[in-house]
Amino acid sequence: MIKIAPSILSSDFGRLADEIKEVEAAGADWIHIDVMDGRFVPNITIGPLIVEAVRPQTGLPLDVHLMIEEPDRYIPAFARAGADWISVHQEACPHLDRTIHLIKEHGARAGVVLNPATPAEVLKPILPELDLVLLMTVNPGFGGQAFIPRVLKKVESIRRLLDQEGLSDVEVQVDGGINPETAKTAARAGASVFVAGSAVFGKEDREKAIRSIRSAAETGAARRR
Ligand SMILES: O=C(CO)[C@H](O)[C@H](O)COP(=O)(O)O
Ligand SMILES: [Fe+2]
Repeated sequence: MIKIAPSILSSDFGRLADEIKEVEAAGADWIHIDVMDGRFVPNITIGPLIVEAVRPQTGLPLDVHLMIEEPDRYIPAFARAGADWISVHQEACPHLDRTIHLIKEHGARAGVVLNPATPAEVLKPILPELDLVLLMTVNPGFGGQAFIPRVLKKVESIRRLLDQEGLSDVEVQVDGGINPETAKTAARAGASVFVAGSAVFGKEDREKAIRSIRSAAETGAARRR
């Protein structure tokens, strides 16, 4: 099943609650929240206080993408704030197995993120523990960047590894530069969750924006071999 997760990074933070309600009414499946610390990535965004403030504004799952060093220090706070999904970068986790268990112990579903230059194979030993794999299709840190087509091969590899291990229910998420065109190619490669910041919040008609991404992704998924 295709899921569309608008990223609030591209929303108007002065009207955050209204922006979230608008994309919920427009058909979003999840709300994607980009947490940046100015160390792992060169930008600073959101902390647990904002997640806590967002929680009562929507019934949709909150999908928290941690682009931070030492995520173990903050996972409990994000889970308490209401995160349903918490994803950490493999590149920031020397003890990834421990970090994944920490997320689950705090009642959230666990995801691991790979930067564009990190190979799929690093996740092989931990795949059975995961609920989601997020493949960055831009270098993390900013919205509005161009999709890196080279990552499509990695989407295919991860989907193949999951299918081989009987883990077809694990979500494969793509994030960065997603629009109807790139969503179609990513779905064809095996992606199931599509994060879109500027392609949703940058448009006047959010319902049309979400519908276009979803229908393109469905077309791509139908062509999967
Ligand atoms: O994780 C991210 C950036 O690091 C964002 O989720 C992503 O960039 C969304 O923005 P856009 O769809 O405009 O590329
Ligand atoms: Fe993100």
